[in-house]
Formats: sequence, C-alpha cells, structure tokens
Amino acid sequence: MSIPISELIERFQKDLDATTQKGHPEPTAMTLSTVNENGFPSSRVVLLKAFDERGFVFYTNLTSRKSREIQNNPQVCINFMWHNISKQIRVEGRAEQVSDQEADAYFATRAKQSQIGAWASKQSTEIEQKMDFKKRVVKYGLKFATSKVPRPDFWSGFRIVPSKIEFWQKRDFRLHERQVFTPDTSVNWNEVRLYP
Ligand SMILES: Cc1cc2nc3c(=O)[nH]c(=O)nc-3n(C[C@H](O)[C@H](O)[C@H](O)COP(=O)(O)O)c2cc1C
Repeated sequence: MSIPISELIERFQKDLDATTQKGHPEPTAMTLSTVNENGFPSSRVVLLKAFDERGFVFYTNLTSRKSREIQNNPQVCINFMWHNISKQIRVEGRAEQVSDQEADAYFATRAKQSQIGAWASKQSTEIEQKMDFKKRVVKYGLKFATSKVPRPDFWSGFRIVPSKIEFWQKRDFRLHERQVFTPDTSVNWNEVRLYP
C-alpha cells in the first residue's frame, strides 16, 4: 500500500487529538534519542511544538548535550507513548535546525518568565554554586524588566524530517499491530506490517 505523507500526518493528528481528549497529561511529550561520537545513545523527553508534512519540531538550547550530539550526527529518533489510547508512535529521521524566523516566532509566544529562563539556563552544563542558576534568572529578569525578551542566539528548534514512521497499536493477547511507513517517492510512502 502506498499513501501520501499528508495522510500519515493526518493520522498522527487524529491520534494526538484522541489521547489529548482522553486526558493524557502531556500528550506532546516525546522521547528524543540521539547518539554521541562514540555511538552511545542517550534519550530525554522534549515537547513537540509543531508538525506538518515537513516534520516534527521541538525547541532547545543549542549548546545542550542533545544539540551537540545532533550537530555531530543528525540521525535521531522520537517516540510517543500514549497509554490511554494504547498507541506508540516512533519516528526516525534527520534533525535540521529551523530558520531564525521560525524560532523567533515560536520564542515570542512563550511566557516572559520562560523566555528569561532560556537566557539563564546554560543547559546541560554543571552548576558550580547552588545559587548560580537563581542569580542568573534574577540577572536576566532585571536586564529585560522593561523590554521584550529577544531570542538568545544559542536557543532554537530542530525539525525532525522523517524517514520512517511506525504506528503501534495494542491488541488483545499481545497480537499488536505494527505498521511501518517509509518514503518511496517524494510524495508517497510505502506501508509494511511487522510481527509484534
Ligand atoms: C515533560 C518534559 C518536557 C520537556 N521539554 C523539553 C523541551 O521541549 N526542550 C528541552 O530542551 N528540554 C525539555 N525537557 C528537559 C529535557 O528532558 C532534558 O532534561 C534537557 O533538555 C537536557 O537534555 P540534554 O542534556 O540531553 O541536552 C523536558 C523534560 C520533561 C520531563
């Protein structure tokens, strides 16, 4: 079976709506896996902030461990676990930094305190003195007290351009369904089913 990516994105949207309506506390949370230069994987949760036929977008500090690993090897994997609708969705693909305009537009929608937090956090580096982080929050709070907070140049987003999407659906007696989609042409994706 061959279907356009637009249908896969619609299907993802439908599942996201379903888990949200059923009260998932953090439906856009996804586990993002990256690998370091020695091939060691690491995973952490980030929030999905946008998605469409081009891919799945999250935002972060560009000096963080995940960003450094992506800069070294852009092949990543994200995973959504939606217990309340018994679904798992896995996306493999290539992470590409979003444009400055796109990052600026998203940053502008964040609460001012979160914008200040982005300036204050040297994400994934050691806090030398316990109070250092709080001091930095105060410092940037004062700096931007009477002005808009610009997006730091060390903070942006990545779009994961998918090369494989797997929908996993729980079924009785562990006879689960797995549908895996990979692109064949620029518009159509092929489906294969895997044993669970
Ligand atoms: C529910 C949840 C949502 C999170 N969302 C983000 C996010 O969108 N961006 C981000 O940089 N970190 C987010 N974090 C923090 C990351 O999991 C992680 O601790 C941090 O980004 C540092 O990861 P790294 O050292 O691997 O780069 C979130 C954590 C949780 C538990």
